[in-house]
Amino acid sequence: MTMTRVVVGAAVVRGGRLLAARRSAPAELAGRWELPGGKVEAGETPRQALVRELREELGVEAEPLARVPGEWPVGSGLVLRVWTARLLSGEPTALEDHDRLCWVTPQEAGALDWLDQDRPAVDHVVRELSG
Ligand SMILES: Nc1nc2c([nH]c(=O)n2[C@H]2C[C@H](O)[C@@H](COP(=O)(O)OP(=O)(O)OP(=O)(O)O)O2)c(=O)[nH]1
Repeated sequence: MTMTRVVVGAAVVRGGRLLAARRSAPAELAGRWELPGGKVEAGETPRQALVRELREELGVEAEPLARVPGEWPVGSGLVLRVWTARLLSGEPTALEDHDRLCWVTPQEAGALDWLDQDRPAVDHVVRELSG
């Protein structure tokens, strides 16, 4: 039986801007922008995974808000699901997996080199921010 594993991505929004993270590894993804997050571990809900990943990767406490409709294959049995999220405490710092973080306006978000599979979710969030 083939199991699909969920990767959670967080569209963290603050003051009308979206938090974008630039991957530092692996080599084939390094330099592209993504939503912070990672794989859901056994026994976790996706929302719990999202809270854990933001704590580990960015050093912040955050709260998932709404699921962005849809899911996107990421390859090798992984599927990306995205939630909007807000910061509860802390200032995001690139602790692992990323070498740059940026709070982008909707216009700037459109111009970033996102991982292809992130683009639909980013477009959705950008539309909400713009509207
Ligand atoms: N974190 C994250 N990963 C994404 C996004 N879009 C996307 O295609 N991916 C891919 C890249 C990776 O192949 C996979 C997630 O892997 P990861 O390395 O971030 O997961 P993880 O933090 O749980 O790391 P690990 O335990 O496997 O070391 O999903 C995204 O927006 N955020």
